[in-house]
Amino acid sequence: MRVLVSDKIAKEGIDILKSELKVDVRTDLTPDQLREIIKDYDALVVRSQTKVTKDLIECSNLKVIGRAGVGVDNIDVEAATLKGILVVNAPEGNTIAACEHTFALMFAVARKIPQAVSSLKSGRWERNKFTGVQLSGKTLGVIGLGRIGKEVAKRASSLGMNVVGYDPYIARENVENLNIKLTDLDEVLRTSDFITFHVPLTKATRRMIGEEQFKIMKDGVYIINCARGGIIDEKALYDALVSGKVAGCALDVFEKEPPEDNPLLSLDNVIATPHLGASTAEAQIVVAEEVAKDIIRALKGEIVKNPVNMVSVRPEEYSFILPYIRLAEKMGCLYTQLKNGRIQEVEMIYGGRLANMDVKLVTTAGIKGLLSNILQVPANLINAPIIARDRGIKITEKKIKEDEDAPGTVTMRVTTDKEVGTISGCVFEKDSPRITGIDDYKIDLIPEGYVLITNHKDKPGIVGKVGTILGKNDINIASMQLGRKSYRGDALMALSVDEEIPESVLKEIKAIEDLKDAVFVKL
Ligand SMILES: NC(=O)C1=CN([C@@H]2O[C@H](COP(=O)(O)OP(=O)(O)OC[C@H]3O[C@@H](n4cnc5c(N)ncnc54)[C@H](O)[C@@H]3O)[C@@H](O)[C@H]2O)C=CC1
Ligand SMILES: O=C(O)C(=O)COP(=O)(O)O
Repeated sequence: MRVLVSDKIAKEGIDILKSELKVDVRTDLTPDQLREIIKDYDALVVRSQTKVTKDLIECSNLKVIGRAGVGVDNIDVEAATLKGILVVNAPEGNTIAACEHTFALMFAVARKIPQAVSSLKSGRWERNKFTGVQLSGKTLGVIGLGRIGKEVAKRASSLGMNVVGYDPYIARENVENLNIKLTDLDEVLRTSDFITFHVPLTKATRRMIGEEQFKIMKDGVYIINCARGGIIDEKALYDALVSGKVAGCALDVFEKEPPEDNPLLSLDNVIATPHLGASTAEAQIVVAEEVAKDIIRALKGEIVKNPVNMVSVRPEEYSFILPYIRLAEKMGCLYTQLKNGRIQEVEMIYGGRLANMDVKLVTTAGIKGLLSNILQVPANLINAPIIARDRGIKITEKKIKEDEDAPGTVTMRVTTDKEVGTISGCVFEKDSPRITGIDDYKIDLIPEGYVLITNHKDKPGIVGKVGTILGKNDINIASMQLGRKSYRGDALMALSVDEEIPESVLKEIKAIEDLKDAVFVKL
């Protein structure tokens, strides 16, 4: 397995990658050079500089893209997802670094530190020119109250600032003990003396601050942007700085980086740093280590810690859920080999302990299994939900909250244009998944290897005839499971066999009198 590191990351991360993979560090590549070599790599690690475009993704054979940091706006995550490429990031390691940089910029813009330094160094002593404003007693507007926004709000309160915040996606309880007034965007803009941004760059946040929003703000407001260029319309910001509406502005990020000839940089009331929010020694070590570990997990087929485009499991539930992920995949895989019809709806029903857990990854594994035998390029845990959606398959989850101390149970209920079928399963002991039911038949099948499944009349002789045909053809039976609806009624047999059953042998079995159907499946 080969990994390309195309932006500079800490040595500690490189060392972790090198312990398991072949690593090339090439931070000097042009987009064309990167495109040229990318097909040779299984994994790519970037920061914010490398643009991982749709075009680059499509001509790659990547299995995982790692972002040593938070923002993934430089990665076409949708294109990666469609191609089944996992994207991981390292969202926690640079929170404090970005938060502290926000304050470094806030103090610096309030006290005109960079301008004063440069004046002093050029031989001047201009004490009157650089009178600033104090932060204490001022209102700070925090737009985006995620990891960084919350840390900023906490520290602002201790500086004696009043904090107002806007984040429509967090619950009030989330910031209850932080001394923040959570309100709407207009109120934050109207009441703040300083406004700081901590939202990701998305369709909704791109240019969320433009001419109209500046009009609402207080005269003489200060703006700090340590999140992403593009959140604030740079032309509108320029005008507001020139008119004096905005007294000062501190930018760490730009719409285009590096910012060639950006007029904002010509203004005296703008201070700026070259995207340094995450650039502390401490943060860089943590993000590099985190991303390196997830790259290795991903390439080993293990569950990663920080997936961007795949549902995750709660760390404390990981070891319990893992065998169910394998089970659900086998259930889906069994279903499509056993049944026909155009799949319209899949309902995953969870019972026992699973009913209290986050089981989205188990559901996704079931869908992956269902799609595994019907597509040219097999689905994986990343693209299975999208492929299902594009094929018009409705997916639902139901949790039956009875007997919550019992081991988990999973039932996959599939509606096709022909019938409704169910497969049920359970993990008896740790790591021992079983199929416990097919439609109304109760069985106990280890979902591994080759299995012959027959539907026949419950009467003496049929099982023997199947065994004779298999024996005659030197096919060894490993185990046998029988389930029936009623005495002498319909029955189902699942025979695990050690060898593949050829079509000719299957034909012979199907010809047995009172045997309705026989299907050979590979699990
Ligand atoms: N300058 C730098 O070097 C760094 C910049 N960043 C940037 O900071 C951003 C925030 O990072 P974290 O706090 O770790 O992310 P986060 O995901 O923990 O927080 C983002 C918050 O923004 C909120 N949000 C999303 N859309 C919104 C909208 N339309 N209006 C209002 N709120 C919205 C979310 O609900 C969430 O609470 C990152 O996305 C990244 O772009 C992060 C680290 C370093
Ligand atoms: O983590 C983030 O979102 C950042 O913006 C940090 O970017 P960087 O890794 O310093 O290029």
